[in-house]
Amino acid sequence: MVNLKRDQVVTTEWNGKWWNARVLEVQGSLANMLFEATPSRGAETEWIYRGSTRLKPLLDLGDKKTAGINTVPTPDQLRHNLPYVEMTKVHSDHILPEQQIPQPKPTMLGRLNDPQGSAATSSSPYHFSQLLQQCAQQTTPTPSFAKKSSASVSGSTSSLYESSRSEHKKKKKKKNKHKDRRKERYEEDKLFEPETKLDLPATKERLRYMPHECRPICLGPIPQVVDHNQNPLLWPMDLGWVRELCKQGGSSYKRHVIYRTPCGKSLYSFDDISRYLKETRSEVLSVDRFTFAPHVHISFNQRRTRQNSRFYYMQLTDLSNGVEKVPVSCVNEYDTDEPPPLIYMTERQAVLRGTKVNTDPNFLICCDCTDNCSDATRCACRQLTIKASACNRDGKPRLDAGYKNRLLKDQFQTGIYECNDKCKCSKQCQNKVVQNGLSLRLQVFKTYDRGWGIRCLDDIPKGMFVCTYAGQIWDEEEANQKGKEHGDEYFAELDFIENVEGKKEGYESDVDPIDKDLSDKDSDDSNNKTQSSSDDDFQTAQSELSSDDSADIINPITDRPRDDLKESTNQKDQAGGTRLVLRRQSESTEQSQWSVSLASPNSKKEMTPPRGSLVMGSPEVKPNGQKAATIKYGYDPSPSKEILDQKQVAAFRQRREAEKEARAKQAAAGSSEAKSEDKKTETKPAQSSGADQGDNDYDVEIVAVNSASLSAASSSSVKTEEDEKKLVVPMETDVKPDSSVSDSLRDLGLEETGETKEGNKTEDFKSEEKEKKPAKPKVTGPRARKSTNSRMRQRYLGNPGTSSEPTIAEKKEEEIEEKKPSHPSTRNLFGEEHCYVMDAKHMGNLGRYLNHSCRPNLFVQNVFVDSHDLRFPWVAFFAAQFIRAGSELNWDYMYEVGCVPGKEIKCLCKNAECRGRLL
Ligand SMILES: C[S@@+](CC[C@H](N)C(=O)[O-])C[C@H]1O[C@@H](n2cnc3c(N)ncnc32)[C@H](O)[C@@H]1O
Repeated sequence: MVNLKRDQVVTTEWNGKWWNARVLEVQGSLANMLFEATPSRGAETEWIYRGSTRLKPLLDLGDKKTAGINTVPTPDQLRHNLPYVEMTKVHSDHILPEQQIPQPKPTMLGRLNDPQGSAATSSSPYHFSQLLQQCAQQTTPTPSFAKKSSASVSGSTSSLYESSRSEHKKKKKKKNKHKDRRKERYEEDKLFEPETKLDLPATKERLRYMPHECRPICLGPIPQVVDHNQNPLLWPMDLGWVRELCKQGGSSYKRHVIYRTPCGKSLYSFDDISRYLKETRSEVLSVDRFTFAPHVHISFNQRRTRQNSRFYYMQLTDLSNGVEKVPVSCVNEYDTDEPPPLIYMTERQAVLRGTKVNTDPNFLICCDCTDNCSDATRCACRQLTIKASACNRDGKPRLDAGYKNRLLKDQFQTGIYECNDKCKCSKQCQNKVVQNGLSLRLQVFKTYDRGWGIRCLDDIPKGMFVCTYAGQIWDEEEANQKGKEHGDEYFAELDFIENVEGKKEGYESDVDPIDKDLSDKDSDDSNNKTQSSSDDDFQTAQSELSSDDSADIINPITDRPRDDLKESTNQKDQAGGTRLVLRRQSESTEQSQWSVSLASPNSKKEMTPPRGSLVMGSPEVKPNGQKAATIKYGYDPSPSKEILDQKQVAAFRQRREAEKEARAKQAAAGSSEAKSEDKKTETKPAQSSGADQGDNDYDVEIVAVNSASLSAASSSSVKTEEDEKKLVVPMETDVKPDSSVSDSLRDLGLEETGETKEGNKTEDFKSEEKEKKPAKPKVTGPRARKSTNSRMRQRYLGNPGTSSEPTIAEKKEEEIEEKKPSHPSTRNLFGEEHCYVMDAKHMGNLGRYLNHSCRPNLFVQNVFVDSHDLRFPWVAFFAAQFIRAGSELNWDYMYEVGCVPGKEIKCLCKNAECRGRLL
């Protein structure tokens, strides 16, 4: 490059003629040149690349170079502040043989700019493309001087650029450092070496950019077809682009990447790229086919080393049998074994036994963006991601939530909502990533000690989508059964809901105040509802997630903005919270009654929650001495245990125990019918677990609320005030039309207190209810599960306990118990207690081969693609860091160490930070 300083005068080509131009400013590799005014035109300025042959010193260097003259500045040049050519380290990642490179001769300038001459005087795209072709025909190469690779191995050209000895030393030192680091890498990590080590000096001359408006024709004559068998980051190169790695001279050692478009334009950022792709309406390329990370090598050669001249006993070209767009090769260098048979599928199996994943696009929120969803503030789908991100500890939405240039730099536990088929955006949409499927070249390989694993064949930039984890979805019962049949090592839990709730748990947040009228309206809605479907449930939960500020959210059912929620949002700021209050009316344990009402803490006016809001509970002691269990709305984690007086809790428990005993006696003495009922209950651990849990936890914990039960509550034996009749909570969940006060209170975790009963009448009703309820699946025992969301949920707790110390399993139990949310889960709204499990044992994709590491290079991300049902996100993996080609890919299984009694798996991740045990 030409070393330029401000106010220097440099002979520069402009419009086909040489001018004395003044340097106005220098920024990085660019210089702003002022072409002084002439009688025929005014003064003009132009930013010029300092490595351009339009600068005379660089052009002159061509002759000097061939004559073997070095480029060290002469004392004269230094003394008189004259421009000189400095050494720059530039190489192209995509190197063409020199003969193929279109090289316009310097003399061509005159010709091209001859005013009387050819079409070249025009800068219209059409003529420009002709010009490109003309240039391409000039096969006599003119050496390039500005873009030599610093990694040049030999040749006279490279020596020309050795400007100082210290530079050389530095280079050597760095090389050694890299060498040492490489030695430390794993076996698999050494598979490939960047091709740049073998590169010849970059010689490709950048196409001269003639100012023009970019259009589709700028993509050039090359057919827009790409080879899926190669690194996707090489696609632009196949289509006539050039990626240049520029290194600034001096001690700064700063490298940056420039992309040259087929029409010669230089692009310096993702914004430039997306603008260009939009202008040229490129259908093949998207922003994720580019990387500006200078350390990412996009072309690799297999190293001719012993390490790399591996012999494979078994080699398959495509494990997916053509199901994936990119073939997934598979190799075994230890024996002739092939991976066990697998029905390969790229998407999770959405058909379940009891229910069905709703993938009807009509139930998806969609956007009408025409800008490839680059503006997050206007894209309804990206807004979903942003709004969901508010379900965190501070309750504030993260405006940067979601993809940026199709990369995901960090995990968002609150999920990513991608655009879908109903959206107006195109294939190039920035919010469509996981649904595009596999694009990287990955290889399944046999590891030394952990069965099969996956490695990448190309460098992966940080944040890039890698692959998904697909499999069959089982409910709790099925999962336990399948686990027994064929093991649980390919189980991954769909625990999105639990993780989001767990994240928020224990942190107080604002509570939405809800308009009373609105709540009435909602209550009516909910009363009209007699049955809920899975679809309704997921819509409910969806709106719950965003009920905080859902002004822009379109109700997928009505297709109109959720004004009601908007209203509630506004009110939030004014009032500060609306609570559903369970209030015991009397201090006496014997006579105390619980009423259910809604109250705003500020106004003390009882209110109704918004339709579909999430219910969470926390007890509260009212100033008048009344005890109250409050149900808050939104992801509200009120720490109930702190609020409720311990004495009250103890008394409450005692009472409850007494009640239980009495009931047990009654049951023993009861009729045979009653006995059979009791037996039924015994065989339904899931059903009884609520009560059992209640024993462990505070009795006022709320499990679930449904409108019918609460309506009943307001009109039956529970002592209510007039305004409390409005307390219908419109949850679109399993509605039990015949439920009673006792039922509602049982749902609220209070069913056995007796305060709500009116003697045997309630008891009888309860046994009737038991009959009506379907048997819940029996939970058969612990198994190994991988969490698919939380980052560090599980830690190794040490060696199995000694005689005095609790065992790992016990500790774990305690820990889990402690962590238990003090309110019901959104999952309860679906009438379910357990998360679904994805099993990739017999059906699935390559995600099943990802091994565990305590310091993983991938992170897992829940993404909503074909359904916004919170229970069924897609499980996707993204690069948590820059990953060098050849590295094994892994994620943190986050197994609960010690959760499977008697089962212990030592972790073999070989990482310095290894926790020791996998399970
Ligand atoms: C989902 S599979 C991973 C693919 C597996 N290696 C295969 O051959 O199919 C999970 C199983 O791989 C093994 N595994 C994965 N990572 C491991 C690690 N870091 N240490 C020990 N075993 C590991 C364990 O046997 C685990 O149950």
